[in-house]
Amino acid sequence: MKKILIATKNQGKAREFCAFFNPRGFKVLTLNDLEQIPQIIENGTTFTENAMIKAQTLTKLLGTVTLADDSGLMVTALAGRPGIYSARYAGDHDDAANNAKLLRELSGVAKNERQAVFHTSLVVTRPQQTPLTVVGEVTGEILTKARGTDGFGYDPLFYLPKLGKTFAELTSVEKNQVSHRGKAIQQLSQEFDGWWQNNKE
Ligand SMILES: O=P(O)(O)OP(=O)(O)OP(=O)(O)OC[C@H]1O[C@@H](n2cnc3c(O)ncnc32)[C@H](O)[C@@H]1O
Ligand SMILES: [Mg+2]
Repeated sequence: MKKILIATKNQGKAREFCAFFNPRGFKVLTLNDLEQIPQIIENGTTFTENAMIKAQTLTKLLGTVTLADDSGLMVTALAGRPGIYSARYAGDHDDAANNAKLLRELSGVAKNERQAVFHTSLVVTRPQQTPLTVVGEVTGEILTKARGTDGFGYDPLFYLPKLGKTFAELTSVEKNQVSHRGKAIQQLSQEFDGWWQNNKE
């Protein structure tokens, strides 16, 4: 069976990729399935650079087909922060602490100035092949209080005015239809099969 390693420890992300790769006959593995997880220094300056570093490091080290996702939230009133530092915004990789810090930093900011963009860069690598890169973005607003219990990360604070809901109030299917990652995956679905067949091995 074909296998793809999703270069993540984040189960929320991994779930969103299974729906894409399982129907294509891929077994999906994540970093949680490896006995030893290599340390990868994500020292790029953009989401795409960081995703490229993660995917290429693992393909070189393990010879696996690998997909890396680097995502984050860019808040206009915070000059684009937390951006590429979204996972460690509050110091540790802790969703509750990150959300609390976001609310603190935006306290007193008016509703019409709470715009934010969620970004995802995906890079897929395979030995001896040019990497495939796709991106996706969605614009929304940061609420003043969390709403909803589904999803992960910043989902309870990220509100979509056109749906009247936060990402955490959507089912995973609904979220995939409108989210940054969902849009990147739609782009991937246009490019992946051709890229896969083009392998020179
Ligand atoms: O192992 P990796 O893949 O690096 O997982 P991560 O959780 O560290 O992920 P990122 O480096 O891409 O950091 C993104 C941050 O943004 C959050 N995030 C990413 N996608 C999200 C989504 O769809 N909804 C809510 N929060 C999201 C996530 O929880 C992190 O805090
Ligand atoms: Mg990370």
